[in-house]
Amino acid sequence: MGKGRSKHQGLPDPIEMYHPHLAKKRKVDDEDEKPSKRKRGDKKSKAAPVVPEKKNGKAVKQANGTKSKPTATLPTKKGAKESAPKPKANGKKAPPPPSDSDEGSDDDDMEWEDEDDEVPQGKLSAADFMGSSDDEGLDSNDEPNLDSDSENSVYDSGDDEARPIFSDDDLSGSDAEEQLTAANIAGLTRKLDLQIAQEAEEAEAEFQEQITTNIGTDEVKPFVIGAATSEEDAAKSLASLTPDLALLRTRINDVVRVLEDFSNLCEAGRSRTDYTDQIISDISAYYGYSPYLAEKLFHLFSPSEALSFFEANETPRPLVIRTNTLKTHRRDLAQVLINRGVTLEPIGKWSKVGLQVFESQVPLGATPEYLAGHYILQAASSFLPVMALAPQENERCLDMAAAPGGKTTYMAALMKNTGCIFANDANKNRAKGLIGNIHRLGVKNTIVCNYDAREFPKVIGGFDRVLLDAPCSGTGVIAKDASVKTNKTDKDFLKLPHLQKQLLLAAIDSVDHNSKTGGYIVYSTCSVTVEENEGVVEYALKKRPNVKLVDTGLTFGVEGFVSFRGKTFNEKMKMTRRYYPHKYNVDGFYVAKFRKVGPSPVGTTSAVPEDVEEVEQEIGAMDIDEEGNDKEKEKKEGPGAFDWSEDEEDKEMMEKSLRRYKRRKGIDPRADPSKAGTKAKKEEAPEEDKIQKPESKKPESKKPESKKPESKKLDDEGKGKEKPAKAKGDKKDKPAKSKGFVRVSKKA
Ligand SMILES: C[S@@+](CC[C@H](N)C(=O)[O-])C[C@H]1O[C@@H](n2cnc3c(N)ncnc32)[C@H](O)[C@@H]1O
Repeated sequence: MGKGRSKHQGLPDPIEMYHPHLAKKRKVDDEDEKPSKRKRGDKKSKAAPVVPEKKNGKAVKQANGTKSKPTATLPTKKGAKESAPKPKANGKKAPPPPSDSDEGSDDDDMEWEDEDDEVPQGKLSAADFMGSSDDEGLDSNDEPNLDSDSENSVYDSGDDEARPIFSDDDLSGSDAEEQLTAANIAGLTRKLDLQIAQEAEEAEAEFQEQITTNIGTDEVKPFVIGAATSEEDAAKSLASLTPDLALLRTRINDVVRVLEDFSNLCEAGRSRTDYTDQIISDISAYYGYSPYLAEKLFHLFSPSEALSFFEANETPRPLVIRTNTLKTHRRDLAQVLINRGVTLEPIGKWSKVGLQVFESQVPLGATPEYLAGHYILQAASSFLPVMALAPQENERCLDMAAAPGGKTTYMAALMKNTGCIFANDANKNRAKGLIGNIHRLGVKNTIVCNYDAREFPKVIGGFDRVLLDAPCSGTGVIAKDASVKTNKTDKDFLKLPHLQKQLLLAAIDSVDHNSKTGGYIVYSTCSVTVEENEGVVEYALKKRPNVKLVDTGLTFGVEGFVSFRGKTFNEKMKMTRRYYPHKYNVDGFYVAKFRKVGPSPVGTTSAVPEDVEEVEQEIGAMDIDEEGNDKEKEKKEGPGAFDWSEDEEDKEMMEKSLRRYKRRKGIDPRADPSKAGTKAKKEEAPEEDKIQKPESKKPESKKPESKKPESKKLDDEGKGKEKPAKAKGDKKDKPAKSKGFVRVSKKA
């Protein structure tokens, strides 16, 4: 979507593409805060602002950022210097990004349409200012690996047919809107002149740089593999410890060229693997990734696209706020914020509630409007899962992993505070933040609970829609949390998918397939790895043939993988959507939408009843050697086999976990499985058989008689008058833990 950004920025910038002058202006600001090249573990990488405020009312930094580049040319490896093409002066230029799609946006004009035309409750009043101040900073943006929030409900996912999410209705053309736009333009034009001059200078510098290198001259074969380096030289180079960033960058560019035109450009006797190993090692050194993660991420893309991806992770994504339509309209909010010195724009036609902030004279996390809950700071990609879920008014929905509540509160806004949302999070502290946001944003249809979500639907089931925004490795939000570059290991990519699979099964089992309006499950992560996305979805499709993938309704996004490194997935996987920072200038994200078409297998009242920690212990106990290879798997598939948690492996882990769980509960694990912990056995029965059983036998919870808010069924202590812990149809089931619900708001 969107047009390409200026080549100096190196990345497409779809969100602000609607007004090229704004994008250009932003570039000028970027120059002011251009960071030096980040290296592995560099704290600078954490600089992405959550609330980009400065103290004492100083200007807020721009949300979108800076292009990092090597800061120093250090002593180079002698041999490598000889073998590599003449290095660029500072190696700062990224390769041109792949052109981005125009999906989902028309760039003509700003769209100031609000999500709905109803007058929201509550204009700003004294009471509005009483929002909990500890809400600030609880938005997902400040949570490493975690994202927040949501999007609007123009899309009705009541049927599988994809409808446009984004309305075509456009500008009203009112004077007020024109003034609004004019106010922004005035604020931006000043810097445009500066930028033009600066760009001219940069163009000249770039030209000079080009003519001193052979980059772009296809006739010259890059000589990039360090064979010419003698062992002695190599030792000397190692001793110097500090890599020559310019050299690395040059070699990365050269290897990309070779890999993309291998037959013409490869050196004699060098294999593709030699080049691939070289570039992964260089990327790891240059951008500061562990070699393990650099390799994992590199293989998701073509070489040049991979480079764009790594480069995009060096710059923060745009700062976006979501209008809380429970309290205000986007147009009104924009006007108020502009009056306060905020320069902003609608994020595009694909959302009627998002505003991209370019700069601000006030701290956005402490304005009266913020405190009154008129908006929430929320990454644009976090809108997407809620858009895909498209919760309807009066439905009963579950947000399984909800803290700090960006998506929950968006769901509530789409549902216009009707129906009921169960917002669950296993982490009590984070659940407090969730409650804070719910209060601040005036959400009144939500019940907060604190369970391990794998206990659903044993806690309660029969939902019209379930959102599982799963805990994940955060490989999509590296720009926000650079620690991901080095702190994720092979074990993380075993245990996280394992947890995600369990959670997804629980999500599916918690949905009422007979829902008149819904029957949908949305699975999302802020990770781009295949194990955490397509791998998890594939597992769920196999384990639960009573669900099918459906169109997300999202009009942009890259199709999910139907095959990856020798593994083939369900062909419907292309209906799932991937989002990348280099392509859409949003956090990396993944969204899959399922429709439940039949009851879940008998006995599936919880996916696996053990604690997260136990899963980690289980996985820790797996037969993994020091290099992280699963020895059993290697025996079967040979060394280096792609690492998939296959069904057998999962089953074994689940059974082990179940045995531990039973022991902990004082149940003999060898006792009659029909009395306790029947799941492991039942999982072994053919799924088809199980779903054919008459519905009377299945333990799916009954749908509530009417779609009354569930809160009515809870007493003031949050205990269910009608036990919320009842599993579908299983009257013996009790809440697995005494954590219970927290009633955070009474129905108005
Ligand atoms: C990606 S974050 C959720 C962000 C949230 N959806 C939002 O938009 O603000 C993942 C959440 O999952 C929670 N979590 C991790 N394991 C869980 C489990 N087993 N059950 C429920 N929640 C869990 C974490 O505490 C974390 O808050």
